[in-house]
Amino acid sequence: MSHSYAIEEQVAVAAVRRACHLTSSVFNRLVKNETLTKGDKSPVTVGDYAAQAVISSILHHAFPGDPIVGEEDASDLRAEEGRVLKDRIIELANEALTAELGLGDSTTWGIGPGQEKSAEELLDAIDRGNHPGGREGRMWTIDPIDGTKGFLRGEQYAVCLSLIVDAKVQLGVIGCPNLPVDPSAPENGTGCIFTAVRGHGAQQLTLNGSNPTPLVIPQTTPETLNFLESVEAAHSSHSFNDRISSILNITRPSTRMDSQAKYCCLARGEGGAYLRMPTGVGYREKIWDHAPGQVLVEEAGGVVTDSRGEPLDFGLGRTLGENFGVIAAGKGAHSRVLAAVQEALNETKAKV
Ligand SMILES: Nc1ncnc2c1ncn2[C@@H]1O[C@H](COP(=O)(O)OS(=O)(=O)O)[C@@H](OP(=O)(O)O)[C@H]1O
Ligand SMILES: [Mg+2]
Ligand SMILES: [Mg+2]
Ligand SMILES: [Mg+2]
Repeated sequence: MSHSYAIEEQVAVAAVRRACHLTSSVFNRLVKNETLTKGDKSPVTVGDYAAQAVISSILHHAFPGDPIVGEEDASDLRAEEGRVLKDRIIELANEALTAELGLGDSTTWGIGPGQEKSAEELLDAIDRGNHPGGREGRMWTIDPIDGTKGFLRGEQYAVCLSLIVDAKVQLGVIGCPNLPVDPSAPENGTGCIFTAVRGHGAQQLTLNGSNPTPLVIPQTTPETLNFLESVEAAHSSHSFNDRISSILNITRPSTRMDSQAKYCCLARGEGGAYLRMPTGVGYREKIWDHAPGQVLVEEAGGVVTDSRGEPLDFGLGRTLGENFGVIAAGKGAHSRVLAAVQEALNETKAKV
């Protein structure tokens, strides 16, 4: 790790590891009243809040001046009705911050087992994720549980962290506790961390931070390519993906998977293309849902654009602005998918 973000990468991997430890251990103990429905009708669990508290606390210790754009905020927990939930979140966050995780633990940078924190300190840590984003300076993005619906189903979800500098993603770290380490031998166990630093490649580690394996997206043909797509039809258009599959003579059915685990699978050669077209409800994509995935796929040799072929703009604030969808794929596949997407969009326009 001899690049200029070596310390950031070490801290980010350690923070994601601690958060993954928390989310996988809370899953089996989750009870009914530990999930809330947010204003936009999406779920949030004690795991999401506690994982954001853990990551934000570790970042604050190592880089106190860095702003954070985090998905969750603590306002529902500060209200009297949120007290039971809050107590549980504080307990979980402190468990994760003080746990002995072995390999990779270190007393430097505050990433090793630390001291317990007060409720106020942890709520403040969650709320430090309120930065509005923007075009200038350093900022971190945290999605403490991406794919909360997948997490609740016991399927794929991801703990996602990125460092953006002057609107460019420089570092991405994604933890996937339920993803098989070796896709060709899923029975050999799950739990991976993916990490990428701009200009320095992408790699997969085990959940304990060992066995770094470089990632390079292989070439694909219509027979070996298929789409990775969201599970929820409301999050991206399944029918549009089917149309593109038929234009490109793709014969393998799409793989549905929650979270940025889709970007991780793409980066290690599973699938071949991630296509996420808007469903037309005016939803704006959030930067924390794409920033680490973008640098990971680009560093594995792939390309990430919107449906116009433009790069995603991480300098617009907490969202990516007007939603033109996302196309991520290896280099050759990306140009074929982009051409097919534009053909399909033109057909639709011609019909109106
Ligand atoms: N309407 C709409 N359109 C597009 N995207 C939306 C929408 N609503 C929510 N979200 C965001 O989708 C994130 C999960 O995306 P996924 O690809 O994992 O979806 S799915 O779980 O596979 O269905 C999910 O991330 P998490 O909240 O972290 O789970 C949301 O940020
Ligand atoms: Mg959410
Ligand atoms: Mg998300
Ligand atoms: Mg989330």
